[in-house]
Amino acid sequence: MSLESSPFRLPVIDFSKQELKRGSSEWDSVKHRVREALEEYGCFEASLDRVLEVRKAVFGALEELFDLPPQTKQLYVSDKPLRGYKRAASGLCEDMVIDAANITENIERGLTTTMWPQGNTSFSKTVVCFTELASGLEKTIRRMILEIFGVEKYADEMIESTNYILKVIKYEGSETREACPGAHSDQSMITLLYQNEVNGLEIQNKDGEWINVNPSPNSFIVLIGESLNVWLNGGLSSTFHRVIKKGSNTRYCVALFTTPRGGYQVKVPKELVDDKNGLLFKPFDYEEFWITFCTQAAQGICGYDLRTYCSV
Ligand SMILES: O=C(O)CCC(=O)C(=O)O
Ligand SMILES: [Fe+2]
Repeated sequence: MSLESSPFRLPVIDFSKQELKRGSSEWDSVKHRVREALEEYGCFEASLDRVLEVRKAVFGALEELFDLPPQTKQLYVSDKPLRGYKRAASGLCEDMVIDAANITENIERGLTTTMWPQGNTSFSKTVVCFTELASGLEKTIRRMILEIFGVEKYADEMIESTNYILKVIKYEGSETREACPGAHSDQSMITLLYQNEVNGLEIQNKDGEWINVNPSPNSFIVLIGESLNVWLNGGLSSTFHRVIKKGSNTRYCVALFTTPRGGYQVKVPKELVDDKNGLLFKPFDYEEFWITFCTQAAQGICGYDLRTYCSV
């Protein structure tokens, strides 16, 4: 069931305070709200006023990128499956995925100079600025979640072994109602979504109802991915979501997926396993999983995910 024009608003948690220092009372109160939001909805809106400074430039850069001729966009390829340029068969959405997007050189060398051989410094600068803001916010949120589960001693190691994957997406305006992407959970640790003023994202609540998401211009939508669910031994369900775009306006969205870096063995912390809560998942390497995941997807096998891959 879809709630067509639900007045529903996800909990909005403010991360704008400069003095949000670990251990401060401010930190603890924000963490408390994160805990409540995750228990109740499995996701929330994180507001960060600084993102307003780059908002116009970000969506201007996306427009400039997707306005390039199709043959130019197709030049953007990646050595990793599903991480180059992709256009849905319906033509209604297209995206580009940048691996290790926290490293300026990767954006410059991988994407910018392929799209604009003559260079486009302002495009690279905008993307880097955005990734820095979003990844900083994601680290704060991840630390808080680890604290909530009493396993914060692993935070530094986990954050150091993170791959920051940036996906820029354009949804064409259309009068047809089509789910693109269809209902799914992300395989990431955490996903942060930042969109223009055109809505379309829906999340599924505990009762199985689809809720329209209507974020403020200074808000990121925070979704839990399967990698975090597995790492927490099933402690946090991943957020089931889909995009249903309707209407003639173009929707742009930037997604930052944090995933474990390839070559790093992700293991459930021993603190989260006891007689009552047996070990649910075997250690895994995310990039090895990703290859299997893409192979299954290419064969049209639905529902295959990280939990299936590493279930004991
Ligand atoms: O565009 C959005 O809001 C969400 C996109 C999404 O769910 C994805 O790319 O995994
Ligand atoms: Fe997603």
